[in-house]
Amino acid sequence: MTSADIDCVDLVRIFRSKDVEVQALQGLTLRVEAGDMVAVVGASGSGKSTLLNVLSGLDRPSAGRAMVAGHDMLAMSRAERVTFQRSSVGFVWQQTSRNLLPYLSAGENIAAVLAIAKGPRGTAREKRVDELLDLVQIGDLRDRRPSELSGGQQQRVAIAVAIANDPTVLLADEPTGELDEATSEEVLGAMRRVNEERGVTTLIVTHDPTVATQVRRTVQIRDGRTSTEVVRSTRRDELGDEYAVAEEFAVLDRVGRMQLPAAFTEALGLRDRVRLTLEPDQVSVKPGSDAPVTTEGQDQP
Ligand SMILES: Nc1ncnc2c1ncn2[C@@H]1O[C@H](COP(=O)(O)OP(=O)(O)OP(=O)(O)O)[C@@H](O)[C@H]1O
Repeated sequence: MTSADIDCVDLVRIFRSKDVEVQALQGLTLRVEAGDMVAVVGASGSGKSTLLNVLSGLDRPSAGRAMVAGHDMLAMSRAERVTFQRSSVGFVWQQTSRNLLPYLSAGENIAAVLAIAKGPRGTAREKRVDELLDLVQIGDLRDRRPSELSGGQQQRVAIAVAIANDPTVLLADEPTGELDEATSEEVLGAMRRVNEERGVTTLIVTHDPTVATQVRRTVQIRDGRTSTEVVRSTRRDELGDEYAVAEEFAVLDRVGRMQLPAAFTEALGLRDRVRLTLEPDQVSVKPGSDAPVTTEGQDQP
């Protein structure tokens, strides 16, 4: 097994207010290998933002294990958190305005990050700014301020800013949320290039179905847990021609829990309890008895 840059095991995040308790993450397990690019998708309220906040060090989980770029997100001190956010992880947010300083040009935004991190100076810094802008294919827009750039161009500058310090991990929250389909593809293309050419481990949280089809691995979150995964690969047929394959898997966690897709439970009317049978090469799941489920001691009608 290769080393993982993101490794979450049984991750729990509970939000408590005076009389309500919300379990935003309910034992989530997720492993992203070094250099991989993964999309995390899920319905509103499934826990995507909570996960991203934990992975970026903005929020602390209630229990479980979360390692990002070798840092333990539960045990991290305040000082380590600052170093982690400055050098191990880069962010791209949905709101283009949150990613860039409006009064600086594209090039100056990148240079500012290098200056804060005490990175290269003088001509070496200028060269690095050019390299980063070329990598996201907007080398000609170096002197433009964010207000003089389209949404997609701003997001590409944001990617360059996010990776300026050579982070191990790049986290993106709906990076294409405010963009049309064609522009989204350009931004994703820039993220893929960064992932392939720099080997930055990339995790994108998104609602956008086009993102899901453009990465090798898509992980679905349901009710605060990873429920299914789609893995895309290319294979060759007997004539040697390549074809794309997308396989969907259910995620089985360390203690053997998995979620059945809603379409399956609905199709067979599965609820409350089911019959599991171990067959030689598979496990079957069948509806339980038709009799209503009662608990000992409960009043019978
Ligand atoms: N600070 C908080 N206090 C209380 N509950 C919270 C807090 N943050 C999130 N939640 C709850 O946790 C659950 C997961 O929320 P989260 O924002 O992670 O979902 P999401 O998948 O990112 O949704 P969306 O796609 O709408 O942004 C929701 O029920 C939400 O109401």
